[in-house]
Amino acid sequence: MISLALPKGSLERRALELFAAAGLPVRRRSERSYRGTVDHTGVSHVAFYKPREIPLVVGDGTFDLGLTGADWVEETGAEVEVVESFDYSRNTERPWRLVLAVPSGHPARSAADLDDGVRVATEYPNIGRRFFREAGRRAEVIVSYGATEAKIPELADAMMDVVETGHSLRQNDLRVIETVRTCGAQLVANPAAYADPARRGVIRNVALLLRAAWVGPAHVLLTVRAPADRLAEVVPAMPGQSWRAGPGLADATMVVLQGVLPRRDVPETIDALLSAGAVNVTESGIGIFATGEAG
Ligand SMILES: Nc1ncnc2c1ncn2[C@@H]1O[C@H](COP(=O)(O)OP(=O)(O)OP(=O)(O)O)[C@@H](O)[C@H]1O
Ligand SMILES: O=P(O)(O)OC[C@H]1O[C@H](OP(=O)(O)OP(=O)(O)O)[C@H](O)[C@@H]1O
Repeated sequence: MISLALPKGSLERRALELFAAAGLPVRRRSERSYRGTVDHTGVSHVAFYKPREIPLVVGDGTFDLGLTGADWVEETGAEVEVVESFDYSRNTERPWRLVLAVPSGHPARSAADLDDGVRVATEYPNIGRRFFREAGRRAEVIVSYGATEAKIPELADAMMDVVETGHSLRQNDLRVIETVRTCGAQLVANPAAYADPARRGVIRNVALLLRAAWVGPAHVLLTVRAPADRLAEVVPAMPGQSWRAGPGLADATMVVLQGVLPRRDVPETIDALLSAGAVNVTESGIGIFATGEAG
């Protein structure tokens, strides 16, 4: 049996939707109840924690498995195994970004243009300090506990914060000068639990169900017919996860390729494939897309 920590707050609704879509509905007395169960014989109990705390309580073994944000996995430096990643945010089907932003009227175009000693407000002091060290700039990192945009101009000259739709930046007259990280939700496991065959089995099983629920609706399979003598142009336009399905049936000068890609990338990928010389492209839905260790 494994214990599970789920995110309260920004990532909560999407986490519950994902578990429900995977056939693992989370049951609890009410939205204010932070304890629950999930319909899986291998999961003993569920608790709701803030995403920033989840890597820590999974890393120290309080919980075997947790769902949190990639930003907090990095910021806490917790020792966890990342089992799966899901690129959705609070409101959208896309990853979110951790960005460095300055007031709209500020002349800086990148971190290199900021003065030494620039005051940067952030909820992510470790990522912030690392970023400026690697950028070769000296910055004073001011720890923020939320509403980070408000810290400018009194407490800070710039900020490093989460951006999803960009609405908060626009409402506070701020402008992005660097994307520091692109982040998604991550399913993380305690290393000892992941090394234990019984608990690893349950963790892999939960991960596979979640992945199927996530990949199915959000991804598609493209089947592409292209002349063999245009392959050099067509192959670079194929999605990252692609393979050669075989030669054409009626016409051996044709090659059939297949690839899996996010549904949102379909229009531009089809345009690129047809421009590169593909004869036709078929889109179809997929269920599970599991990748083994060799893949
Ligand atoms: N649009 C968004 N706004 C804020 N956080 C987001 C958004 N999309 C994804 N996230 C992620 O959700 C998680 C929020 O974690 P946190 O521990 O700060 O709890 P929270 O109470 O949900 O956050 P907050 O209330 O400060 O937005 C982080 O991993 C964050 O990067
Ligand atoms: O790009 P957007 O879609 O506007 O989303 C990003 C904003 O949402 C979050 O704030 P939240 O409302 O969680 O409050 P907080 O600033 O107190 O964390 C985050 O800190 C940004 O301010």
